[in-house]
Amino acid sequence: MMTTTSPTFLPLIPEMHHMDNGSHESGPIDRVTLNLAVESLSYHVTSGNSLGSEAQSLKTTSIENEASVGQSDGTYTKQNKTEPAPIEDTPTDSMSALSVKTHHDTASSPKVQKASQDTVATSLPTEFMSPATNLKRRLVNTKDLIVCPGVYDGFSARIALSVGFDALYMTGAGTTASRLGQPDLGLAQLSDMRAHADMIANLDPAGTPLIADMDTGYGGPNTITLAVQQYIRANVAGFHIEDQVLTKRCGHLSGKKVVSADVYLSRIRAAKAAIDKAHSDIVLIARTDALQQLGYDECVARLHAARALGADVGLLEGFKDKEQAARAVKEFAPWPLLLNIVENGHSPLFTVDEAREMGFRIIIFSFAGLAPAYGAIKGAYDKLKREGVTGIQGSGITPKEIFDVCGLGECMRVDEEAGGEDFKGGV
Ligand SMILES: C[C@](O)(C(=O)O)[C@H](CC(=O)O)C(=O)O
Repeated sequence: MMTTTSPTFLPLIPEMHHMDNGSHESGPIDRVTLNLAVESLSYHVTSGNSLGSEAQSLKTTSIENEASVGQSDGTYTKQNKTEPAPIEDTPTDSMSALSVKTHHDTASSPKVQKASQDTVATSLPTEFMSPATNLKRRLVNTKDLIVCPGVYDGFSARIALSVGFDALYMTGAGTTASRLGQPDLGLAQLSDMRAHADMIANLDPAGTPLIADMDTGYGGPNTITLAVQQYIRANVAGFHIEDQVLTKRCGHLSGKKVVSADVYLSRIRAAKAAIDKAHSDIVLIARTDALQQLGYDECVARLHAARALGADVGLLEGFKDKEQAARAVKEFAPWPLLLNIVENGHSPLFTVDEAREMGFRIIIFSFAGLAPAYGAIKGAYDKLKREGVTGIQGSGITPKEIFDVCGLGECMRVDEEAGGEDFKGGV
């Protein structure tokens, strides 16, 4: 199980994002502290100061990580030998000025002010990191298998968070179903996916990383650039982008069509450039759906080229059998591969233990939320239709239990700590 350290006081810049317009943004930690930290950092940047040590160390990590997956012009060949990227010589600076500035900025909140004083008086926190950095470091520094249940809305995400997982996976199929009531046919647009990811990733903004589907990237290189910028700002920790045509379909349906390798690699190149420009640790997962149409060797060639362009992880969608999956892991090792489990889809089932043994590094269970929800909801509606009752009573599930999962306790605490009286009598 991944352990994450939540900040106990005002903090740091987890990731520094230099956006196209020259402004500077950080991945959300919590919205309030984040904005304060950003303001503070912006002050130092615009006043000619350099980045703080935390931001600097994260940036260096990002560069090291990139170097570990290789850099090149992404020439489309099967064997791409790559050189590590040079580490940029970025000036460093102490974070103390940042902390002091932050302290001044937050004087209106007694609780935060106290925390800020602690920050100034004691050493700076070193353990806090954004979910993106957290995920990336786990990929680079460990050999763990990162287990992610598919979540398709805020409620399923809350349930998964309450159970406790390494990371969550926001399924595009589930997002399309829950947000639009539509099948997984490329109907969800960037705005749908971004809004959904933003809400889910910020239910636990400094904790469990969210990997989100980015489908085809929703257009050409410029749209992909926007998509990546928006996912970074939404606090998404990783995303996968694929080579299906824009009118895509679920990877476990027949009749898939993929774009040419050149177009696919332009998607990866655009995504990687946007990440680099933002100095983000967001994890780039290159997915190929070419197996059905073009065969295994083409998938391997495409993923090698994506890797050479700087993709952090590969995803070969729709393995025919376990032997093929094992072969792919060997082909790319130590480059991490993600395994997508879709029960009753086109691929065999793997348990978490099997996937770990085979050497996969991330496993997503795309339908782990959506399919059981479908079964349970349909059961209750059918019963209501047939018998005039839902059957929920027998389950003992109360409204409060559901609201508790959705953070009722935290809402009550916030109110109380702010001096509010709304919940003095309980709920
Ligand atoms: C992983 C996936 O992209 C998803 O949206 O969850 C889908 C799952 C599915 O529709 O079966 C995919 O595999 O294409």
